[in-house]
Amino acid sequence: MNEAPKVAAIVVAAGRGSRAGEGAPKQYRALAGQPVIRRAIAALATHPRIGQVVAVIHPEDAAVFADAVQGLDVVPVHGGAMRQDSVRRGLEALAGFAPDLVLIHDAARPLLSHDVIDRLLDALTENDGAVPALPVVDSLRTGETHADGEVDRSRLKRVQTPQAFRYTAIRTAHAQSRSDATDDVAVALAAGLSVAFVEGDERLAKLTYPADFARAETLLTAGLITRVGQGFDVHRFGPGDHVWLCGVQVSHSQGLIGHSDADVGLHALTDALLGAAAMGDIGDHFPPSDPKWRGVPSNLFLTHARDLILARGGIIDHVDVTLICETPKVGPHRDAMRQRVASLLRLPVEGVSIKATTTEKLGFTGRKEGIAAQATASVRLSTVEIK
Ligand SMILES: Nc1ccn([C@@H]2O[C@H](COP(=O)(O)OP(=O)(O)OP(=O)(O)O)[C@@H](O)[C@H]2O)c(=O)n1
Ligand SMILES: C[C@](O)(CO)[C@H](O)COP(=O)(O)O
Repeated sequence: MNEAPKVAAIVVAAGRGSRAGEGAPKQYRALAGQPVIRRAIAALATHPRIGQVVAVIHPEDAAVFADAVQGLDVVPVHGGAMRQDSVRRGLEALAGFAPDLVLIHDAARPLLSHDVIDRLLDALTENDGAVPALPVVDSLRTGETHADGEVDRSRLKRVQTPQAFRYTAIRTAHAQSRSDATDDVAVALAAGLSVAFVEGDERLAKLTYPADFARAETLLTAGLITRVGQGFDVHRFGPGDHVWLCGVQVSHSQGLIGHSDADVGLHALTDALLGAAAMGDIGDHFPPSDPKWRGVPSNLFLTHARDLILARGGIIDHVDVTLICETPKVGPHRDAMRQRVASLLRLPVEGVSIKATTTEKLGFTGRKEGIAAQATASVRLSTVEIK
């Protein structure tokens, strides 16, 4: 039996997005709660046939890139002045991996389905290259006035990315090509390679102008429904000189006893997220009987719940935590807690509320025997995912 080909992907992301209006380069803007580039890379990095992903970035974007792709398996390299310079650098960066096949994709096309990737890779068994394309549906005319010529649209196609090729063939073609080719098919055809069309996808439309973002956001959020989850947790005070609350270390005359770092706020919040997604509770995912969770920071639990939701195409909109204790005082640490939780959930800080209350010296929290926390999370989730 033949071995499966080694497949790599390049995501070109070194452009400045000058047509997309003010703000950060378009590939780093949020689209339905996640950076555009994260969606483009995740589609490739999670595909079972793809073994290596390289992102070609602008040198000034190193920090924002690292933040956007946290947890994804992707190697950054620096791009060039024109798109084709960036592609060439991506191809060179893959020399060590030596793939048989490579997909070259625009970071500005975030809604990439695994079905399109499969169609492209399948077409490479018979061709040097394969590209997704769609028919032109509007009438086309040349020139400025109605008297100018009509264009026969039946022969025209809108060509998208990813564009897939046999690696050695496209690398050689790029090494010999002009930098102003608008895409990699042009480079391949100029080198005499055979390129097949496969069915494209309207959702793959490139984000080029400001209005394209609203259209893509609508596509991503259509059919999502809001769900609210709630969580509750308690930890008892014990010996120690600090407690962890909502990801922040707070000096205190006692510690909290727990299997992990006993961050009661993050535990309640993790349960709220799992509850919104109806995915069990924190004990199901991190059994207290398992020694590997002993002493671990609770941000692991929270980011696990976050990733389960994001992997289902979900959006975390807002979270709200109430810490219930007489001491320590939460107020002086509230801003740091909001910042920390926002960063863990990749939310704007306005999407995170942290509150505190006492129980008027009543009950176990009133007697300073421990701290309780309750939390809610509101999340948009789909029953139909992009597959
Ligand atoms: N020197 C360049 C130019 C573009 N690209 C990437 O190529 C893709 C398609 O290009 P385009 O939509 O034209 O992006 P920009 O060049 O960023 O946009 P603009 O032309 O509006 O500035 C984008 O993902 C872009 O980041 C690149 O990697 N290197
Ligand atoms: C590569 C491309 O996305 C294929 O459709 C397109 O050619 C990029 O063109 P742009 O002018 O660089 O946006």
